[in-house]
Amino acid sequence: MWFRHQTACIFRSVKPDAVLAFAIPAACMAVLAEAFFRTEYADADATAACEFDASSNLIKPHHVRELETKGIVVIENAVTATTLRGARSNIRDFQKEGSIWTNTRVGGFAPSGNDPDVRQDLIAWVRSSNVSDDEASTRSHHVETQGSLLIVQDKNNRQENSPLGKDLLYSIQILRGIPFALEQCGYSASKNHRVPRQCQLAMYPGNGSASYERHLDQCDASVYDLGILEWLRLSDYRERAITTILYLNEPNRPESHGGALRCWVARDIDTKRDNKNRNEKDDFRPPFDVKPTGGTMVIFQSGKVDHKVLPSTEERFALTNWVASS
Ligand SMILES: O=C(O)CCC(=O)C(=O)O
Ligand SMILES: [Fe+2]
Repeated sequence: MWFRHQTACIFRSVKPDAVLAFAIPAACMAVLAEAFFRTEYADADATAACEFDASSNLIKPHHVRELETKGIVVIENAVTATTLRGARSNIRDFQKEGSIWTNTRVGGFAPSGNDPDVRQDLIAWVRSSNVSDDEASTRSHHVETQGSLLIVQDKNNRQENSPLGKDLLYSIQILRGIPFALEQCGYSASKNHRVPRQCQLAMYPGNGSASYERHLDQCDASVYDLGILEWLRLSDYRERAITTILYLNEPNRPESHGGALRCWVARDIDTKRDNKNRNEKDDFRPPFDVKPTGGTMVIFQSGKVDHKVLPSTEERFALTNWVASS
């Protein structure tokens, strides 16, 4: 009785403006803390943990020097036609699969969450699992005989265990093995690399209009330009150092199908300056196009190469991994 009376007195004596004076800063701190701690790199791996023989065999010292001095290197036939066919078939299975996102996704893919004026491709996140194969087999209704279970994750972090198949897994592994292979050949343009487990699988539906506007993969805007909240939210983008892309299309994809990656490389590639404040006309070399031929791998310095994806008249698949550096 006494206790109830005391409690009622305390509540009566608390002024609403005092509550607000406490609650508003607390809510702001919570929002900023969420922005600060949210990261795709939380479970990124050290490069050595991603060592993969096919990646190490693919990367030669001249590729690394080209990446350092020109900012970009294009390697054709990084994977075989059989692997590409298999990977596309794995994607089809994944699209057919009844899934928790069926309502929100088009055939297993969803809009990226970026501004739809900037890009109109559809994406899925594919991740190497940290679930063991044994554990996976008890959870999943179909498990590949080779290759571990992958977790597909949408932008709201809803996760779904979905065995995507060995050729898609191989494609992810070869991409994630690249940073270690670069380091083995003495790559020096960035250091302290970390390799995210998740890769972006992007699909352009082939409607002749979906494209991705010119952009830089590394965010170089200052806290003054963005505001503290956005700046904190974009911490992952600031850490991006190397972009690795593998095209999963047919190896003989005709040029007329479009979907080229148009690249503008900064003239001052060898300096520490990032693309911010670069003058579009004078500070970039004339653009060149990379055809999204199946098996072609593109590696570039995320802070030095502006790029855009041209419209594609046929379906176009690209698997991308952004390597972080600190
Ligand atoms: O698909 C491509 O060729 C490039 C994709 C891209 O630029 C991105 O996702 O940031
Ligand atoms: Fe990009």
